[in-house]
Amino acid sequence: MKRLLILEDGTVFAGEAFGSNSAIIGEVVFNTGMTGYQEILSDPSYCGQIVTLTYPLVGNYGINRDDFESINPAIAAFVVKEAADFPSNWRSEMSLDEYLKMKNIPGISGIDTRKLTKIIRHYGTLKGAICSAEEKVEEVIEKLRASKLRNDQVKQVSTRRPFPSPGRGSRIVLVDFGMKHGILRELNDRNCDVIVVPYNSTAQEILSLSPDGVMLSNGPGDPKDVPEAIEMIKGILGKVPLFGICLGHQLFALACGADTAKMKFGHRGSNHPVKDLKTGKVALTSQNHGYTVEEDSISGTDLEITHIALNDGTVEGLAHKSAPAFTVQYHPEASPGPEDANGLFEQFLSLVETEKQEGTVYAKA
Ligand SMILES: NC(=O)CC[C@H](N)C(=O)O
Repeated sequence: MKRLLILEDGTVFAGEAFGSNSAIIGEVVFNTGMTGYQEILSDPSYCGQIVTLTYPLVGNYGINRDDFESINPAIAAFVVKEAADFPSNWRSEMSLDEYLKMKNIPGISGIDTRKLTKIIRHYGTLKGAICSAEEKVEEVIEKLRASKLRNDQVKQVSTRRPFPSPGRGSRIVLVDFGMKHGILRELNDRNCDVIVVPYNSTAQEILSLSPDGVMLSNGPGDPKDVPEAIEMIKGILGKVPLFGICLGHQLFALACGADTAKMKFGHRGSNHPVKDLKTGKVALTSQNHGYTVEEDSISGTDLEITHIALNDGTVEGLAHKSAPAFTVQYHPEASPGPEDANGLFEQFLSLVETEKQEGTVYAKA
């Protein structure tokens, strides 16, 4: 069956339908990772986005039990050059097509995804529509141009209620803005006593759980669409050690008086080089973001830039000058992607230990 991907600039790509039959509108973004499609399609930070992969063959190792980053993917659609019909891997339980049908996510294959990526790189991120080949193209373009994308993605993907993931180690409250399972996995591996809480938890609610540390998760959309989280961070800053990842990093920056902006086409892939400004070391990192903390907005705040992206010089890491708090724009949980930055979890937990021993946390609470 034929299916179309139509961009708001008027470009029409015709391809083959796979996955579910639903017609959708979303923001079209590209990811350059060569593997990791299962983690990508289940990463809640892609909520509402039509994701295309520049790597041409997708689905060849199938879908397995272990590599999900959420239970229910929030991605709007998947666009690939070739979707493998017959996956081959000992872990594979179903094909990409079967999985997308099960989760009601449309896919389109047979697209020149590198051409599509060049268009996005040239114009910046665009809105797009996935529809049946029977639709009238002009009408779809008109509807697409007039459409307004949702801005409540964090609310859509965050947990409704707090839940525990018990351990005997440090008590970490993980604020779920659209948390990837990888973050919880890393904390569980280190025996943390984790409590996952909704995105709109107040500072008081979080502090009442007596955390040794608070993690601010990744998540979809524009950080400025989550003002309640910015207020919450202001209320816990300095009272408990903080570690933020991606959206958590952006929200932390906003809470400290810095600013964020939308990037032309963002960073999405698993080989983004990031430089640690203190050590000079470069790590290859997994990334998925369309917004960035503006470098010019840092002066005048109590923040310092700790990491930068080597591809474009944008801010990739921040630390607070006096409070025990640091954040990164990339993904140290590395799912998918290189594990170079995994040590940041140790850095956070040793900060938690130091603060616990010095008693500063509760002294300030
Ligand atoms: N992965 C993330 O947390 C992404 C953060 C934010 N939604 C952005 O696109 O920049």
